[in-house]
Amino acid sequence: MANDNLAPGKASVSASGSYLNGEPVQIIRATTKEEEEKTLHVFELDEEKLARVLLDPRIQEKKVVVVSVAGAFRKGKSFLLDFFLRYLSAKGEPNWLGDDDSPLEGFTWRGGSERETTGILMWSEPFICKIPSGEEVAVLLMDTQGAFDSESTVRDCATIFALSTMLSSVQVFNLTHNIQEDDLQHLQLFTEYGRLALEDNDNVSKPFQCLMFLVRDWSFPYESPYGVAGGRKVLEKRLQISDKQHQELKQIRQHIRSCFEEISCFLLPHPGLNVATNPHFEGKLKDIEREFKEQLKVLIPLLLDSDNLIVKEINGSKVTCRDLMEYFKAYIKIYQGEELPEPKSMLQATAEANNLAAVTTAKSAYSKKMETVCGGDKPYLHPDRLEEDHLRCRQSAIDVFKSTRKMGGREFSKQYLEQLEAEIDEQYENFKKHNEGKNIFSSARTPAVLFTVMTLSYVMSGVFGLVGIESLANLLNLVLGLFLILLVMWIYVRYSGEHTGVGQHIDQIAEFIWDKVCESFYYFY
Ligand SMILES: Nc1nc2c(ncn2[C@@H]2O[C@H](COP(=O)(O)OP(=O)(O)OP(=O)(O)O)[C@@H](O)[C@H]2O)c(=O)[nH]1
Ligand SMILES: [Mg+2]
Repeated sequence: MANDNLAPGKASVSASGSYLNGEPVQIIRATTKEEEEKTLHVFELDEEKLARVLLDPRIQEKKVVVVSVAGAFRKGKSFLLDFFLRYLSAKGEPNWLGDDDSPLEGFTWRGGSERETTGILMWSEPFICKIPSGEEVAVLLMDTQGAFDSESTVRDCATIFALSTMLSSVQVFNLTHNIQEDDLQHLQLFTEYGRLALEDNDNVSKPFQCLMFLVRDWSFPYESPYGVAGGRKVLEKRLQISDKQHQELKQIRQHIRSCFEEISCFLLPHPGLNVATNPHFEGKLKDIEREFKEQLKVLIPLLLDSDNLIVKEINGSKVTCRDLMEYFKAYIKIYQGEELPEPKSMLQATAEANNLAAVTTAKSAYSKKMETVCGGDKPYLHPDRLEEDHLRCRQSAIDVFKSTRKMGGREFSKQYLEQLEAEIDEQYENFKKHNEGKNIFSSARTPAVLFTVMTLSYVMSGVFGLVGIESLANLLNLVLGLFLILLVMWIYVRYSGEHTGVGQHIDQIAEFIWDKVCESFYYFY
């Protein structure tokens, strides 16, 4: 471990001999929750700690500049931020980098292969700087949990990257060796996750401010020199869009360009083997390569010199520290909620897409086959025969699904097979109803029942009239009239297609009578 953590509220002696005020404060904590035998990762905002920084009376009304460093774990993010702290603490002193023998302090950094920083940290002491307009602004530094460690899910990495991008005015995307295609793919995924959370997602204005690709350990200065000029050359090549390019590559580049108002790149040399491999390295300047220190002297003023500071803007308006507090609260809530879709690993997303496509193909094979058996132009089929055909088509659709090549393995595709079976059974229910509708007798059942009741009422009323039981004869005449009205109404509904609810009620009455008659026949015979 290179540096001791600063005790809360204490100040340590900085490299330049001045005091490094403040300490790193964890404003977003990574926690785990057990829910229904599942372990959920949740990020929580420590409102109290954040309020202590942002609602400090010295800065709460001041516009804010937020510089964040994000990227893969164990790549020197916290280490670099400690040099940012030295620069800001020196307040314009030319020898800000400090003396050769002082250990590097501030955000906790260390050697080794296991992750160090978790959640999001902010330096407790804001730095007040005067920008060229004469206005004083508060500069805040943010250190983030490294992505792609073995304890974080894709969602965790995306959440940290998205949150820090949404809440910073300059996001430093910390990479090693080069800008690779997988770096761009991750950037696309993470920024899309951020864009999704922003309410004002009109896709016209760019949602984020400045992005700097910071390439550490750049080993090809003979191709592109260290610094911003070399960075520009590399960036132009990597983000180039051409007509001949594959659509997938084009889309990634278009997406990244559409997300940030400004994109730059800086190439940093390797800091030397002491920094990278010596377990006793404490961050002393004398152990760091000269070239690296020279480039730090270029990089850091480029980001933090008062002439180059970029004030945080959200939806086109400049944000004060007090406003930023509200944005923190609002954004963390979105990522804690359920409304955002879950970002997935590439394999999982591809496997899901493969399986869903296979479900669609198999389902359409089933309905095509069933159409040839009982489609719109086919006659009524006996229900037993229909079921036989359904089982045959169902099996062949399942065979289609099983024989389609899919990523993710058999166990993964099991749930999609179940989904397919459920959807086929649902379609079968529709085919059954459709087939039933073709049964002439069933569609003629209502008028037949109504007509039969009317005929019986007519005959019986005549009989009762003849034998002199006038009251019963009149009652049956009433029934006759009532059913005549029902029949006329039913015909009107069928003909006009209006008042279908009334039609359904009449069908139900007829069905009820029919069932009762059938039941009594069954009972007697
Ligand atoms: N190769 C190389 N190593 C570096 C560089 N800068 C710092 N390191 C070393 O990288 C190791 C990790 O540094 P940290 O600053 O803790 O890295 P981090 O990215 O914050 O790591 P997490 O907090 O785990 O995400 C330390 O041993 C540093 O000495 C660099 O530019 N190149
Ligand atoms: Mg760190």
